[in-house]
Amino acid sequence: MSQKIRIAVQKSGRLQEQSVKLLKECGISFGNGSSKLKAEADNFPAEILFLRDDDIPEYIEDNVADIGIIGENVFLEKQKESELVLRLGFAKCRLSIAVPKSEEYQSSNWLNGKKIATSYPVIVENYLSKNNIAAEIHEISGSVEIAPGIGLADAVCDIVSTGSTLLTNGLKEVDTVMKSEAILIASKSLNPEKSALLNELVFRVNAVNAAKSNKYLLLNAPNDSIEAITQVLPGMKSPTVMPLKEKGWSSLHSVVNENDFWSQISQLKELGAQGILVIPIEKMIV
Ligand SMILES: Nc1ncnc2c1ncn2[C@@H]1O[C@H](COP(=O)(O)OP(=O)(O)OP(=O)(O)O)[C@@H](O)[C@H]1O
Ligand SMILES: O=P(O)(O)OC[C@H]1O[C@H](OP(=O)(O)OP(=O)(O)O)[C@H](O)[C@@H]1O
Ligand SMILES: [Mg+2]
Repeated sequence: MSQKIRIAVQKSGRLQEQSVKLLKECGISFGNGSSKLKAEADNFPAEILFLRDDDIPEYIEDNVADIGIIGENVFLEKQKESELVLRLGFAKCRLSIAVPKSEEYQSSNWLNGKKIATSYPVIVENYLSKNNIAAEIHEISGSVEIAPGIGLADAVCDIVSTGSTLLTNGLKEVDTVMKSEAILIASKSLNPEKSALLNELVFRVNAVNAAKSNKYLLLNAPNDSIEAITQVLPGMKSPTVMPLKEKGWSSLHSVVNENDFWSQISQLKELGAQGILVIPIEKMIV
């Protein structure tokens, strides 16, 4: 019987929706794990396991799951046998030190002799030893930002995204310990069949993510601008140029990166481009 790759995703929480969405965009179809903790994919040799994110590194080390999607922060904290295969670009956040707003914090030396509440003791320990700071770590599993306000700790190290949780708890962010995003991790001991399935999945994720960061662009341009426009829009190889019915004009098709998009559009307009259409790409294989 051919093997199935076991993919662990978070059962509920910040990573759940986008992890499931990504797998589905990769053409893997399965039922969501609202009550069931395991789902079989209909059209890919895979089983999806819905787990607590903190447990996923251990399940992979123990070969209960083959691959999984977790935050880079959890990957670093757990120090389990597994490898980082791919950064996925969602659940972007940072792990930061925060102290009460009223404190005069000048440098990390402020933390000397203080008590830091966190759910990430291993990462904080590394941060303290790197900065030569002797501080006490108080591990708590949630609602970390409340700790200084109730006299449990002097500072916290927790996840920050918009900063609104810190603000509402009277804290200010003073140092970034690490940046994090969702990552795909895998067991270091996959057999050849499962390795091939992982490679196929990585190929699909890359196609999905490349498509998200690029747009398909169509425009009309006078023929004497085509050379200059090609310099602005190199495309995947070079732009497609097709004659319009109107003499002296062509239609150009190309792919542009989301990051370069707005600056390229203004250059294209200066070069005489008209009727510019920008269309999302569903999958992109480079
Ligand atoms: N505010 C945020 N913005 C962006 N990413 C976040 C945010 N909060 C958490 N994350 C990322 O999502 C991951 C999961 O966060 P979540 O709060 O769902 O975890 P949890 O409470 O530990 O869930 P579980 O019940 O599965 O253990 C975090 O480890 C982090 O990588
Ligand atoms: O900077 P912000 O945008 O405010 O985000 C940071 C908060 O988000 C996460 O908690 P979450 O909202 O997932 O709730 P939780 O405490 O139940 O994990 C994290 O633990 C922080 O508390
Ligand atoms: Mg958790």
